[in-house]
Amino acid sequence: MDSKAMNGKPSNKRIKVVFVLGGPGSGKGTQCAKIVEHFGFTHFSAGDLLRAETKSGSEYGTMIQNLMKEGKLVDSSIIVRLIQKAMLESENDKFLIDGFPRNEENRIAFEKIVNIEPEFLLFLDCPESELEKRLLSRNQGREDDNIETIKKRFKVFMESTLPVVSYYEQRGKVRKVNAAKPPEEVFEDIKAIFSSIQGNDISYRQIAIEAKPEHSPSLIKCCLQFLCCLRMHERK
Ligand SMILES: Nc1ncnc2c1ncn2[C@@H]1O[C@H](COP(=O)(O)OP(=O)(O)OP(=O)(O)O)[C@@H](O)[C@H]1O
Ligand SMILES: Nc1ccn([C@@H]2O[C@H](COP(=O)(O)O)[C@@H](O)[C@H]2O)c(=O)n1
Ligand SMILES: [Mg+2]
Repeated sequence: MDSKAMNGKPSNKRIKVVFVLGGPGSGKGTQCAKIVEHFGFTHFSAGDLLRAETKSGSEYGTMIQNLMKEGKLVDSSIIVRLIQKAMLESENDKFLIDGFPRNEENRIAFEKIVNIEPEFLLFLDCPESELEKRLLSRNQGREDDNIETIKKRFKVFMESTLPVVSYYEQRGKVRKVNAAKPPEEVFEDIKAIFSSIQGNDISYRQIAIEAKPEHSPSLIKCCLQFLCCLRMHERK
């Protein structure tokens, strides 16, 4: 995918975006950390960006905090600007955007402001009873991890987020995994999805990660030389 730009200006960076959605507590943050480690993506959690904004002394801080306490969604222009800023400040060209788009307004604002079509949407599917159990035992001091707010977050997820999943489903862009399994098993399924899109996009970092002591130095050298040729060919 040749992205035109993130900020309206032409760019020759090939930017890849994967949206990561699932119910509250489905393991988005947990799985994103594993994807970063194995596939070299940069991870932005929309919720974490908003939490950081409330602590930054921003003019919107109190308003964001109040909405989050209620499990409500923040205005799209705010969250999209935060995501765009984070992407522009990154050196990477592959991004996991976790907890976004949460509603149609988020989706349309991203399309208008950032103007990048996602590669696909990774959907972590998990029953509500399991989500509730996980959130109530998360113990990370989140103000919204209480039963009253959890119920409101589930409602927002069903009413506002699932329609976005359907939108991408109709376009063949949803990769759904069963997230009601132990984290390592969930990641096995995710690995298969990301490996299949990796194609020519294998990175130097990936070779370094995959290299094992039993691999001969000449095999690793050969892989790196192949990758150099591939990159030169891509630049032509
Ligand atoms: N597959 C899993 N099985 C059991 N527990 C899990 C699994 N994945 C994550 N957890 C645990 O569930 C809790 C929620 O996980 P995580 O924070 O990754 O979810 P999330 O989707 O990012 O949640 P939120 O939408 O609230 O940000 C954490 O305590 C995490 O350790
Ligand atoms: N696109 C988004 C994402 C999140 N929020 C708010 O943040 C809360 C926490 O989000 P997590 O992904 O960390 O669970 C969420 O309940 C919303 O209040 C948002 O407004 N827009
Ligand atoms: Mg999270």
